[in-house]
Amino acid sequence: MSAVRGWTRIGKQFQFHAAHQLLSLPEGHKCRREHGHTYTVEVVWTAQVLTGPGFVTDFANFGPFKRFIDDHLDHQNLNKVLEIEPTSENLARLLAEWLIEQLEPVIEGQLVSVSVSESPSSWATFEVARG
Ligand SMILES: Nc1nc2c(c(=O)[nH]1)N=C([C@H](O)[C@H](O)COP(=O)(O)OP(=O)(O)OP(=O)(O)O)CN2
Ligand SMILES: [Zn+2]
Repeated sequence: MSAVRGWTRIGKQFQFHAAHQLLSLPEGHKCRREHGHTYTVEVVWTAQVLTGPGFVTDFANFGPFKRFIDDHLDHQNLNKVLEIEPTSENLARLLAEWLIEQLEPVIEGQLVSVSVSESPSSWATFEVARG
C-alpha cells in the first residue's frame, strides 16, 4: 500500500437523443421552439479505496443508469416526460438525484458530478456538495 493517500476519479459518458423547448424563454427566442439535441451525459465517480483489480467501481455497474436514460429520456419529448424545465442545468441535477438515490447505495464509490451537454460547445455541471 502506497503512503500517498487520495481519491481516484473515473468518468463515463452516455448519449441520448431528445426533443425539447424552453417555454420560460421569451417569445421569439429560438430555444422556445421545439427542437432536438444529441445529449451527452458525463458521470464522474470517486472512491478512496479501490476494489477488485483496482477499480473505483466497474464501468459495467453504470448499466442501470444507461437503462434509465434509454427507457425514460431517449427519443422522448423532454417537456412531456419530465416535470422540470428541460435545461441542461436542470437535467444535470435530476440525473444526479437519480444516481445518488438509486446507484450510490448499491455500488462502490460515490458521485462527484454530472455534466449534461447539448452540443460539443456547451455544457452544465451539477457538483455534489458533501459534508
Ligand atoms: N444556460 C443554458 N442556456 C441555454 C440552454 C441551457 O440548457 N442552459 N439551452 C438552450 C437551448 O436548449 C438551445 O438549444 C441551445 O442553445 P445554444 O447553444 O445557444 O444554441 P446552438 O446550439 O444553436 O449554438 P450556437 O452557438 O448558437 O450555434 C439555450 N441556452
Ligand atoms: Zn435546446
